[in-house]
Amino acid sequence: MGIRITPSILNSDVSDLRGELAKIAGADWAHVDVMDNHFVPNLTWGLPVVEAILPVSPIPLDIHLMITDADRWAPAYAEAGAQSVTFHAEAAAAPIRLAREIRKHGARAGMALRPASPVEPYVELLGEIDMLLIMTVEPGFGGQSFLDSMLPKIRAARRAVTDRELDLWIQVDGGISRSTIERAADAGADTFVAGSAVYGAEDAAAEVEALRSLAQARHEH
Ligand SMILES: O=C(CO)[C@H](O)[C@H](O)COP(=O)(O)O
Ligand SMILES: [Fe+2]
Repeated sequence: MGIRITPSILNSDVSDLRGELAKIAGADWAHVDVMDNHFVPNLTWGLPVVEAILPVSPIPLDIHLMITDADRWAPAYAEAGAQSVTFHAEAAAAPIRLAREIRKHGARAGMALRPASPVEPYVELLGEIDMLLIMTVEPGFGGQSFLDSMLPKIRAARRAVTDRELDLWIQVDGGISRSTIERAADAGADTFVAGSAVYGAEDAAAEVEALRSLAQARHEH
């Protein structure tokens, strides 16, 4: 099973996004958290900023939409050229139609679950998406502690994917660091967002590689 490290630029130096993206050129995707102050109590950036950084990013963009009107906005991010667009299941009126529309624009479709949302109601639509994002903190802010209570949900998602022989990536987001990534990998995650761990490190590039080695070692176990 492949491993992907997708650092979040949420807590990077936003006055120099080009420079901050250059630091993570060795990662797989740059994770971009879009917040609307409705779905979550925080406001970040939207389509114009994503369009501005797409041509200067050395790696593809992974958009995490924490917005209420996902059906209306998600396809535009795919059309703009993001490689992956993830909407929240709780915010999508028609998740299957939305996933198909994202894929139609050539992007991978992701669906995210808040900590309070179980995976079971969604197992039948897993075949329609390319990635399931399991939030391991309450969405809204970087720098929070990893919720160990999400480990059973990651395991349940991995079982559902294995049982159905799906080609679906399982991403975890929130509180991923050297001290938590192995637990998430053991539970079945294969794609790891890390914000403060990467941008708070002395050497962001080295931190990406350290996280990658730890996760890879668990999957080879
Ligand atoms: O979606 C998010 C918050 O809602 C962020 O991607 C996440 O919190 C990353 O930051 P950190 O690794 O510091 O937890
Ligand atoms: Fe995120």
